[in-house]
This record gives sequence, C-alpha cells and structure tokens, in this order.
Amino acid sequence: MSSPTTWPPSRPRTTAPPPAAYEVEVTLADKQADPNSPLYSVKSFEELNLYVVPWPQSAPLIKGIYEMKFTKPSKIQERALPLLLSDPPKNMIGQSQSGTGKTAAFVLTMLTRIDPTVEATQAICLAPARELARQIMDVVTSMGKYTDITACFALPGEDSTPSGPIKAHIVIGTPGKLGDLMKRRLINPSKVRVFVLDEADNMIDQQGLGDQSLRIRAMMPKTCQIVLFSATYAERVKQFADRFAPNANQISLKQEELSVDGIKQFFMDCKDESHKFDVLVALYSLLTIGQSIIFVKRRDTADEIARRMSAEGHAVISLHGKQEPAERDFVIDSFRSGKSKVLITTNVLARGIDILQVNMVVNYDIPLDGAGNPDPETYLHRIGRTGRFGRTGVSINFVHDRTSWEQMNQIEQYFNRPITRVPTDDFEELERILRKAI
Ligand SMILES: Nc1ncnc2c1ncn2[C@@H]1O[C@H](COP(=O)(O)OP(=O)(O)OP(=O)(O)O)[C@@H](O)[C@H]1O
Repeated sequence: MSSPTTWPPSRPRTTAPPPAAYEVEVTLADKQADPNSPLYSVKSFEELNLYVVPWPQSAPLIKGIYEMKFTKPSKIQERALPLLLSDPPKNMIGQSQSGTGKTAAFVLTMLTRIDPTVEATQAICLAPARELARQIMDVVTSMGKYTDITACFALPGEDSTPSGPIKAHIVIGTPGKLGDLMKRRLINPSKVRVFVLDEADNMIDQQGLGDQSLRIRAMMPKTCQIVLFSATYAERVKQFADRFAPNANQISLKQEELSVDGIKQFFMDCKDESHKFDVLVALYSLLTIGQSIIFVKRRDTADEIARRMSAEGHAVISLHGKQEPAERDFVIDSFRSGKSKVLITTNVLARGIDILQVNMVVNYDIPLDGAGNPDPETYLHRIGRTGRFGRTGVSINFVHDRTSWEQMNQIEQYFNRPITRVPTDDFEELERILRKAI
C-alpha cells in the first residue's frame, strides 16, 4: 500500500434479493445448525434489526453480506449485532473464539452507523498489524460494495501521508500512524460515531499498544460508541477494558470455552534446539499439507529458517516487523493467494489473520510474554490461524528441553485441552495422525 486509498466514488445502489442458501457448503450449514457450535444462530441477518437504523443503507448492506456467501449470522454476530446497533448507541466489549466472525460484526456496525451524505470521518478502526488492517479493509470493501461509503488506510509506508485532510467515512489503521495523522490534524475526529479496536486486549494492554490507543481514545467525541473485540481478555486487561469502554454491553466466554474444537493440538519432543530444525524439514518433506504457518520467537530466526528451508528445496516465505511495508504486503499477498504454501513469522501475525486454507500451525518456539512466562493468549491466537469458521486444523508445538515442555504444559492446563504427543521418528505414523485430524 503506497498511499491511502479510497473506494471508487460511485457505486450502484440496488436492493435485489439475496442469493439462495443452497450456495453454502453443507458442512458449514451443519455447524451453523448445531446449538453447541459458536457458529450457531437462530436468526437471519434480516432479523437482526439492521433495518431499524435511520439511514437507507441497510438493504445494500444485506446484499453485500449475501454476496460474501454469509447466509446466516454466527453466534457472536447474532448476539452482538442487536446490541451494537441499538439506539442510543452503547459501548461493547465482545469476545468469541478465533475464526467465528467478529470482523463482520464490527464492520457491519461501522457501515450501519455512517451517514454517507456527510463527507467526514465517522468510524475509526484500529488493528495491531498492517496485514490485519488490510484484511479488515477487504471486509469493509466487500460488505460495503453497494453503499456510497468510502474508506482509507492509516498505515506506515512510502507516500502514506495524505496531502490534505482525510475525508473518508472510515479510517482503518495501526495506532502509531493513525495517532500521528490525528496529531497533525489530518484526521478530524469530531464526527466519529464508532471507534473500534480489533484484538482489543492487545490494543489496550500497557504491555502492548495501550498507550497509543489511549491517546487516540482521548481525542474521540464523548458520544462516540466504543467497540472492543477479541478472542481473549487476560485478567490484567479486563479492568482496562471496562475503563476504556465504560458501561459497555459485554459478551464474554469462560476459560474452558475459548478453544476451538476443530483444532487438534499436538507436540513433538525434539532432542535439542538444532534437532527442531531437522524435525521441521522432515515434517515438510513428508507432508503435503495445504498451507501452514510456522511461528518463531525472533525475526532473525524467521529469516534463518526460511533461508535454510529454501536451501533444502521448500517453498517458504517469511514475514516480520523488520521488513519494509511493501515487502510485508508482497509476502502476505503471496501467501494469501496460495503462491507460497509455508509462512514463517513472529507474533506480528499471531492475531486475526484469516486464510481459510491454513490447516497447520507450528509453534516452533512456545509463545512467551515479555517476562519470559508462557503466554496462553498468544498461543490461542496463533493456533487460531487454522480451524477458521468451523474448519478443521492441527497445531504442532515443538519442545526441546524441560523448560519448553513445562511452558507448554502450563498452556495445556490453562485451557484444559489435551496436547497430544506425536512421534519425531515415525513419519508414517505422524502422517496418519495428522491426516485423521485435518
Ligand atoms: N456469517 C458468516 N457466514 C459464513 N462465513 C462467515 C460468517 N461470518 C464470518 N465468516 C467467515 O469466517 C471467517 C472468520 O471470520 P473472522 O476473521 O471475522 O473471525 P474472528 O472471529 O475475527 O477471528 P480472530 O479472533 O482470529 O480474529 C472469515 O473467513 C469470514 O469471512
């Protein structure tokens, strides 16, 4: 992304009926009919009060939604949307498992609350990484296809500073750049009705992007609706969330409900650090798994593994925060399109990224927090890059000594879901186990 982009100014307005439900895969329909599934709902999108809004864009929005092949809301959409769209607007602290459709819930809220006849920024959405901001923009563009609403980025990169004030209805960005544009008065917050924080726990946590988000929050109008969404809210951030979004409607999950059933969790017991690499190469030599993401702790490890695996003949690509924005865009686009099958990355991509073909996640390094303790929230987000919206997937953790084994055990206990050992020396057996799980 070289400069902030706005949508094409003119869009056809139409209220044609939605496509028929038979276009959706049967397996997904089954999941959405199961009352125990986080995808379950009893209502249709039409029944979610979307028509109650005072502007005439509900019908084009419904058309956009059906064109995305969403025939029914998921559980979080069904529960959150009536609360999000109620009048007068109320703040929201929302939680649901990874890959269950939180993005559509907050995007629909932004699109619904915008008056397209007013040429001013009316919704701001913050995300922790540029790749996620770009993905949210894709959802805004698809869902808003039949409206006249405009959107633009606030992301770092060459020529990314607009020459004049931003007029787009929706601005989506990362806190650093967005805060900078607000400070320079290139974004005027006075008409903002909705302020969304995706991956909100990370965005308000003092150990994350908290300071920057707070500064932006302070510039929002008093009447602005604050919307926080995430799959996780660690205890330490819950009270920040209450202060950040006071008197909010809350949708929360119990700790034991956080894991996604479709993701089977495994571990491989490696002899030492260097054996991890041998096991990784062997894993990829034997398995032709769809697409996968390998998470490592450090940026240089990501590059090093990518280099060594490429030398062994594997088509891998790496992405991390040290790369230039243009390179990051190239890498994620290549992975998203399926040109690259294996992505090696750091926690920069642990959250939110939605690529349905990813059916394996490898934790080459167990995720740790800043103090070196196991980080269950990051673990959950990482493995949640697979098993999206009712699909199946596997995660494999590499442990190589007592410390890493204990760290993984603590994570296992935290979620109370088994992480099963798979062999490092019998790849036929390994392949059988993984194939059964996917
Ligand atoms: N109602 C729906 N019907 C069918 N598919 C849907 C529906 N809502 C969302 N999806 C699809 O489900 C996938 C996951 O959605 P999304 O990325 O919003 O998940 P999320 O809850 O934000 O996950 P994470 O916590 O990882 O950020 C996307 O591919 C999205 O297009």
